[in-house]
Amino acid sequence: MVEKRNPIAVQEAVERVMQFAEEGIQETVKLEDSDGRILGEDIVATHAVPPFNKSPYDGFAFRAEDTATGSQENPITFKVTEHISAGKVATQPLQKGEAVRIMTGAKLPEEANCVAMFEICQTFEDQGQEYMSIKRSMNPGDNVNVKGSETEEGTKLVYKGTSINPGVKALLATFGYAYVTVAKRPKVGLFTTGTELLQVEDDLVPGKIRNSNASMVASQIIRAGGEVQFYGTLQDDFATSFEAISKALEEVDLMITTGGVSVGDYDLMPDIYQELGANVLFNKVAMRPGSVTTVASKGDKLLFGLSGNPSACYVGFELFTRPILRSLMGSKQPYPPKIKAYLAADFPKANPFTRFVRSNLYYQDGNVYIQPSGLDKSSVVTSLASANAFMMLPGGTRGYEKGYLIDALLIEVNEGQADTWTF
Ligand SMILES: Nc1nc2c(c(=O)[nH]1)N[C@H]1C(S)=C(S)[C@@H](COP(=O)(O)OP(=O)(O)OC[C@H]3O[C@@H](n4cnc5c(N)ncnc54)[C@H](O)[C@@H]3O)O[C@H]1N2
Ligand code: MOO
Ligand SMILES: [Mg+2]
Repeated sequence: MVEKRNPIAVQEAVERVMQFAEEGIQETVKLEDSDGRILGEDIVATHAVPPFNKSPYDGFAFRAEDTATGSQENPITFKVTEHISAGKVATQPLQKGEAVRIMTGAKLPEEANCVAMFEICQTFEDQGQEYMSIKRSMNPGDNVNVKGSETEEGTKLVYKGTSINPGVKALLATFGYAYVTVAKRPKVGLFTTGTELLQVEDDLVPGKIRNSNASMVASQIIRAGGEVQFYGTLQDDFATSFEAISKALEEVDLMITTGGVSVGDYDLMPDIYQELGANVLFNKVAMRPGSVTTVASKGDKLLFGLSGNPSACYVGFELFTRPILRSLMGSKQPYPPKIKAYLAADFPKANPFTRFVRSNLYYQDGNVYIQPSGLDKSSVVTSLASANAFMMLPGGTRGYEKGYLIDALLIEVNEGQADTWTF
């Protein structure tokens, strides 16, 4: 008699896994290697920005008071004492009636408090001396990027748990963070199982297929930010599989296996968990595909028994493995975001269980549409290439018509949502 498994709800399964979420281990990486990593420290402004009063234009800097009587009829003339390009500073104090020729980004002389753009100034030379005149008055502060006007020293600008994007990198560079504290990438062990599996370079022979899960799951791990440790393919043999998995488990933060979790004669994962003394969190989820997805814990480590069927394997990873991986990586928003999209084609299939349809989500005329990216079957591999989302169709529904607004889960983005999904 085949064992009877008790299906649990998807949300409950996700929550059981996420009870193992913990603060990831920190490490320091070079700024240039920090893309996509998650900050393990708050980023604080180590100085004011701008750090000095700065010219926003190419023009002349002087004391605004000197132009108090300036007008069309009464141009004010300044003696131009020096040229200041960006990166240079004034070499002498600015006296009344004097101006400096200044370029965008250069530091104003201490005594100057305004900048006039070249476009409103006339220049001339007299006996080898350079002069500038202006036919208007200026106010103190005109055209000055004042020290600290963007941010003051000590301001917290980005918080721990934020993903490092180009803008965050610009800030890190601005404030001298040549090295950044980030959460370590979890090391994810991966075994594929099945005597039927050939390697990618092998020719097909009767009864066998090439291993696609190894490449697919490795890529999913990388997309989520983890580090892949691929241990190869296990034949459907208990002793060698047990030995290999128990040894490898000691070297990784999480373990993934694909295949062998159902009730077949050569589905060995249930026995392997038992022999390991692992605690099975669940071995049946009320969903399609991936209903046989099994997760077990051994100490503080999780073992993900993903289905062998490619689509079920793919979905199992995104729903159960990815959020905990993101959370170990330091993310405070580890769940793929759920949004609403218009169904672009009828989906007549009834949904006795919550269904996650591999789908293509696209934008048209300012709206978001979604449609299946291929055959909706657990064993299908061809629907995954153009899948960038899952339709989430609740259990107990009878199918949907085109134009219906449905829930969709985005799987190509890493900045997710803070809370698990509700259905
Ligand atoms: N009597 C029952 N049979 C099955 C049940 C059930 O409840 N009762 N569940 C079905 C469901 S649902 C699924 S999903 C599959 C799950 O199978 P396993 O996780 O045990 O996986 P395998 O048996 O090892 O393989 C299934 C299928 O996937 C192919 N496969 C496996 N590994 C790979 C790989 N690395 N790359 C590509 N394809 C792979 C394998 O050849 C099989 O075709 O069980 C149903 N059966
Ligand atoms: O676990 Mo199976 O994928 O439901 O088809
Ligand atoms: Mg099987």
